[in-house]
Amino acid sequence: MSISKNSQRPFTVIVEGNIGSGKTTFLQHFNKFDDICVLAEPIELWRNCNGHNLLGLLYEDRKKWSFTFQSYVQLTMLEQHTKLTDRPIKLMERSIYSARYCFVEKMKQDGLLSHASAAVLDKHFEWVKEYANVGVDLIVYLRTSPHVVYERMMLRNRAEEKSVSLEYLQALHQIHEDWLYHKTIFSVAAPVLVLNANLDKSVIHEEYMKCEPQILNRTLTVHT
Ligand SMILES: Nc1ncnc2c1ncn2[C@@H]1O[C@H](COP(=O)(O)OP(=O)(O)OP(=O)(O)O)[C@@H](O)[C@H]1O
Ligand SMILES: Nc1nc(=O)c2ncn([C@H]3C[C@H](O)[C@@H](CO)O3)c2[nH]1
Repeated sequence: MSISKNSQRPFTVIVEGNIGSGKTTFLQHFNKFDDICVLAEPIELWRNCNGHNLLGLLYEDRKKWSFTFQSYVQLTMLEQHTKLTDRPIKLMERSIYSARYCFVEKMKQDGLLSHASAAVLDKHFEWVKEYANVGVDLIVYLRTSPHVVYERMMLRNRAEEKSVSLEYLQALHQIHEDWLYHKTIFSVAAPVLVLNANLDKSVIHEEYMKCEPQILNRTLTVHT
């Protein structure tokens, strides 16, 4: 399987958003379309890397496990970006870009990565961006408020996330906003479609349907 940049790739859409913003729910909405290869975040790989729950280790001791966890996230996301499909459209939950621009950025802000570790992650990310087939055609940003996603995360009650604080979600929200809404940090790999993902489950599918033309017709016109 070739991961090189010049090999063909499907129309690639990444869905980005804070923890609990509804990305999995968004993917489920699009699962019914035969033209779309839907790739959920490889969280089960992070929970079991040769028997090690790296996600659990990370939230238990961020200082100790940030580099290890991010190294594996970068590999698993590279796998997802380059995974072959005969379907014309690929819809991915998160990406190698949010791993670097949101999560690694937050770790650097919090001093959880040594400069040496951050430098190694950056070298790896820059190589992948330059030489691997990780192009993106459309970004869907599920825009939420930190209080809303905090509520949902607590309700969803994922074992590893018990220690995740509202402050962490607020900081992660701001980084997503600066990257995808204000576009004041980092490059944006493709046009961004912003959805109001605060809407409740009972009406959110109407909001998701707004993306169907852009995704199904593989058009890039983004009406802001
Ligand atoms: N629009 C919504 N209104 C109310 N609850 C929602 C909505 N969307 C998702 N939820 C609930 O919030 C929780 C998180 O949703 P989901 O798993 O889709 O988010 P996510 O972005 O994939 O989360 P993570 O990044 O942690 O994987 C789930 O329990 C889900 O049922
Ligand atoms: N540190 C860190 N880096 C990442 O690249 C990353 N991507 C996702 N996550 C965390 C968020 C949710 O708890 C859980 C599911 O999204 O995994 C990450 N955490």
